[in-house]
Amino acid sequence: MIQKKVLSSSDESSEDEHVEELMDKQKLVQAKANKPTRTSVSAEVYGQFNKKGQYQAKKVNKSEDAIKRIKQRMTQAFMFSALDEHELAIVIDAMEERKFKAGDFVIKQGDDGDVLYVVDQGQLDCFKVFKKGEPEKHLKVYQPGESFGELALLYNVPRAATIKAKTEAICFSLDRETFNHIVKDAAAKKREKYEEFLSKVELLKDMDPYERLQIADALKVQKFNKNDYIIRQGEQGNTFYFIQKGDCIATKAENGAEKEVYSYKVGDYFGELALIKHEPRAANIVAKSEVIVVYLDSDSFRRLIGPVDEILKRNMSRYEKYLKK
Ligand SMILES: Nc1ncnc2c1ncn2[C@@H]1O[C@@H]2COP(=O)(O)O[C@H]2[C@H]1O
Repeated sequence: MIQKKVLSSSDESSEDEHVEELMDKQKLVQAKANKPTRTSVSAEVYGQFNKKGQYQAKKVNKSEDAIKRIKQRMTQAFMFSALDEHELAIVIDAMEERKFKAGDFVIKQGDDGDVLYVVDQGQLDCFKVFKKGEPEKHLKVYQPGESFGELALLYNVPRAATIKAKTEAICFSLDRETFNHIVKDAAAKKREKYEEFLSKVELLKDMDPYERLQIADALKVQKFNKNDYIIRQGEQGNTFYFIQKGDCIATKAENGAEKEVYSYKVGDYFGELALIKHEPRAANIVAKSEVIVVYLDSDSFRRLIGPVDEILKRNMSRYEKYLKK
């Protein structure tokens, strides 16, 4: 059985390939929290660490200052966006402050993982070996307010990348037990719910599937009725939208009347201009049917949309003839 091989193999290459296999996009989509599929092999292996039994809330002693900093970071880390106040309080109690020196390994690819981290201070590098024998690739630098180490906890798989402190760093760690009881279900459901939708959004189709999952963590949802204004021309803009259901049009005020200038369907996006150009909303966006949008606030937009920034800017030309008016 494959899972036996994972546990007992001393052959590093098969283990690396296994990690690789688990991180395959298909597997990520299939990996359902608490519901191991036939293909998420290691869910059975690691499941024993992950059972939901009685939960004894954990309180890690820390200074008032540390609690204040955790609270602030929790509002920035997307992973916790679905939690209510009571759940947040439990997570804050359980968090532990961890200090690292530049060069310290926080996570090593292939290891078992038992905690998730939220960066408070400093920077950490993320590296990943994609194929056995190939050199590791530098993927990103983690900054304060970002979290990492969630995959091992969400999908019961070995660590999928290596995280090394680039500077002196302080992180807050959250144990697997608290994560399982308070964070996991909501976070896994949200990723599962939006992964497929986001993979079909034209703008994001070439984005790394892992980065798309971060967008899923950060999304918020809103419903509109036919003829509702989702955006009003001239207002300040702080949100970027994708249409999950329904149709919308863009209209612009012209000689006292409103003229339709653009139309949008499921999977399309709008609201990017105000965020990119730091200008008031350039048009109205009106729902033409019942509409469901998912949206990112400006901070999430800036942190997550970077990889498609060039496409967004290129696509801005679609509005050119209207913007000149
Ligand atoms: N492209 C990527 N693939 C996998 N993990 C990544 C990637 N980029 C960042 N990471 C983070 O690196 C972490 C390593 O530990 P985990 O696998 O638990 O969770 C992983 C993610 O939080």
